[in-house]
Amino acid sequence: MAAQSTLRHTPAEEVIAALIDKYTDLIRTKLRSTSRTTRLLATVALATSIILAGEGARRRWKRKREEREEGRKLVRSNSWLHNKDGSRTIYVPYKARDRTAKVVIHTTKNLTFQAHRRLFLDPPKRSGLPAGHVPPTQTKPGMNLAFLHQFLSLMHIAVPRWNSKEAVLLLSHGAFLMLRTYMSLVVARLDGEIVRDLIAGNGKIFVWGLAKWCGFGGFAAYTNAMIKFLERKVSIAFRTRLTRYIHDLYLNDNLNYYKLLNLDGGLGQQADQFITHDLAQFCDAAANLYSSLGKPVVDMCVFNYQLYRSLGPLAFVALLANYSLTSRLLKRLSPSFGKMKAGETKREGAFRALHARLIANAEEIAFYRGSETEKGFLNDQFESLRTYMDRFYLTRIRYNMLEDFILKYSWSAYGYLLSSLPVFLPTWGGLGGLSEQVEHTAKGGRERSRMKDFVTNKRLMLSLSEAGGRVMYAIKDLGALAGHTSRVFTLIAALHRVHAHEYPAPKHKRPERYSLADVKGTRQHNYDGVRLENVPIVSPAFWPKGGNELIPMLSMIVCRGDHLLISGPNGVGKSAIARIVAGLWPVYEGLVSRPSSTGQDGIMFLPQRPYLSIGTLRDQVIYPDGEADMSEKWKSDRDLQAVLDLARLGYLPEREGGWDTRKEWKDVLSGGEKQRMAIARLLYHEPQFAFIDEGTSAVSSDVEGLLYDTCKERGITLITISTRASLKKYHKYNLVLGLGEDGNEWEFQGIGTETEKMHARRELEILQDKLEQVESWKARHAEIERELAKVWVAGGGELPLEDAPEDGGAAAPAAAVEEGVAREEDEERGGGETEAEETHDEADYQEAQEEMADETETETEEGEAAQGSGVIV
Ligand SMILES: Nc1ncnc2c1ncn2[C@@H]1O[C@H](COP(=O)(O)OP(=O)(O)OP(=O)(O)O)[C@@H](O)[C@H]1O
Repeated sequence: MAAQSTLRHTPAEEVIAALIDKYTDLIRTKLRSTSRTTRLLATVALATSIILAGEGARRRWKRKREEREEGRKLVRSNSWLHNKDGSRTIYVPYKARDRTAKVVIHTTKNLTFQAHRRLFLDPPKRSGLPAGHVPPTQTKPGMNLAFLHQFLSLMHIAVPRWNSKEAVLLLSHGAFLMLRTYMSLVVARLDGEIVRDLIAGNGKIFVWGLAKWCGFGGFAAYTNAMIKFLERKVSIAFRTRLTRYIHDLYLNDNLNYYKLLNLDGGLGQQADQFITHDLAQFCDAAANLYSSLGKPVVDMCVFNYQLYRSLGPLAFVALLANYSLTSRLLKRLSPSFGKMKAGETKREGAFRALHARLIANAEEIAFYRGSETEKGFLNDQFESLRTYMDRFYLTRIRYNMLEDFILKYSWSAYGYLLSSLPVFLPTWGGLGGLSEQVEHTAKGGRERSRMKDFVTNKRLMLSLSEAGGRVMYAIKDLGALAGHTSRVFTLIAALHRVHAHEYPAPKHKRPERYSLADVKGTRQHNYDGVRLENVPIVSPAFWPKGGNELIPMLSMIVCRGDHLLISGPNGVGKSAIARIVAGLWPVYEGLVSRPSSTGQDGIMFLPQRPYLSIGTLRDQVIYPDGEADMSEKWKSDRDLQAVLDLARLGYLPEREGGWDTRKEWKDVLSGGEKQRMAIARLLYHEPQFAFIDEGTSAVSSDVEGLLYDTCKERGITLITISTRASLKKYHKYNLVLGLGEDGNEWEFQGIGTETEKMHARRELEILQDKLEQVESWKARHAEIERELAKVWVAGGGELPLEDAPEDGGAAAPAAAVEEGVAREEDEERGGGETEAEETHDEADYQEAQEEMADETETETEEGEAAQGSGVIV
């Protein structure tokens, strides 16, 4: 007998009817045997539970309504709720405009990061991944042990527990995949039976077969839809888990988002591409792999077993030999898809990053009319992407042709050959061969049986070839997955490295001075002031290179009320001090002390480039607080208005249409307004100390003074970074950088102290001495000119002395003198200077004259200023 259907069970309706009858009888018997009191009590209990359930439903509905209301409010104000366990509850717009969905986001614990660090920074030697290296240069993305390690490490994050949501989704997905395999088997048999009944002319059974076919078809369609749905769900669940993990590692108090770009450099400037695009691709590929590889592998086992039963061991061995041969051939001819995919993604990222740059700097580029240059950059980058993709797809098409031919056509031919085994070699043909040897009593019975077996086997063979093809295609997908896995692994490894500050010293040689592997300084928080003790100011370089020393050692203390101005030329390291105190740059040596918190009662930093966040006008003033934080601090819109008034921006709410207006604020506010907004933020937060880095450079000087006075009145100790000496008057001390021959020396001066007064007095005396000499210089100047005029006249015609202008700065004699000198020089050199050179000399002379006049003027002004200034003298 050929492969028989094993699906014939007791009809389902009969089983269900028997169950219903059994339990109805049981309940009826029980009820009959109970007393009246029991029945009464049961009725009361039932009524009470109905009432309680109703009340519960009402309360639930009310709670839901309140929650919805709160959700709408929080969405409007860009805010969220902090829960006691450290998680956050956020509301996101959902479906209709006024509906929100509540999401609770748990922050990943530091302990979890510590546990995972080993996987990413200290991979097993067997995997071939070098420890601590990002990106792992020594391993190409491909199907190797490194890929296995990377994939399992990521899965460790994506599926954290066996009872997690992701695990349940994977299990359900797996169950549906198995169900589809089972359905394929059933359909194959049903196909054979229908053909057999058709040939036998058995109408009734044929129609019943068709009905069963339709029933199974409906169920199979549902199964297929569920498989696709669950695959997407798995992908989204992986992405959610990994994105939250990465965000927790990327955006935390350790400022990893800054350090990754400015100190580590392991990912270049493309962290956004890694987090958005690469991660999504990885999750899609990983979720798809489960159905594109897991399912066909199961299919192949099941179908192979079925074919082994129907066609015998010979066919089975032949099938196995075929797989082995094909997979070896394809593997050998297959290009490195993983590496190619990773390369493509990298180029895509670079292209996108250039576009993002263009958008971010549109105004500056437009002013410079830099569109041609920018277009050049963009076109170059796109060309690099295009040529790479061309090459990639060309390689792919060759491989696809080969793969298609082998998997579709040669396998089908091979399948026909194997299906014929029971007919031509019955002794080797398994159950099919046995059926060939059995005597068939009915007329045409042998043919019908052959037909049924052939159709069933052919269908199985087709399904098998399809499954085998999918496995082979999946090997290609696996290559692409290896590329995505490598990118996501690199991202998380780099983040772990920055988070743990794990920079091993290079082997067999000492690390460079000021390398990230050699950070020895100490940071002290909770200090009531800002203190630097023997701290070198170093601009960092990407590991393992050493940083650039700007100032060898700096020591200073700023206590409450000691307003400090940090001044000096450009690029000398003024902002660098703020970066070190804020924790952006490392303290290579020495001690840095600062208040612990950032914001209220702590320290605040106003960066050189004012930052305006997305959100409402209110959000701009209270940044980085949200509206919920603002309510916690008992601040209202009226307080914000007062703050804006103090920052001379009181007109903004009315001009912009209220506090809830949302705009691209960086484009709406002028340069000075942006700086004043930063001061408004400072006044809102009212910290004890504030670093203001060129925070008023675009503000008019009258308003600047008012802003400084207001901040000081509010008790904020200001540490201003500026090149403008005019800001001295608002400070008590001045840290002057860029002194000395190399420009790396500094001086800490008190403003208005005895020493400074003495210093200024000495300077004044020098200037006065110089001023007294001005008259004698003027006389000497006139004398020299007269002498020079004589020299000219001696060389050419007579120039009457009275023709020379008396003001001492006359252009004509000067030109004449110059001409005479030039002629003399010409003669000495044998002539040969061009007209252009002569003009140049003339310009030089005039410049020198102007400089002399300027110098005299400046000296006079400085002397007057020094005399008039109430601060210095
Ligand atoms: N992220 C960075 N990585 C490496 N070097 C940097 C970085 N940022 C700045 N530098 C370098 O550090 C040096 C000091 O920079 P800093 O911003 O402190 O200058 P500054 O004194 O504030 O100048 P300015 O008056 O122009 O603002 C400069 O030479 C600069 O090129």
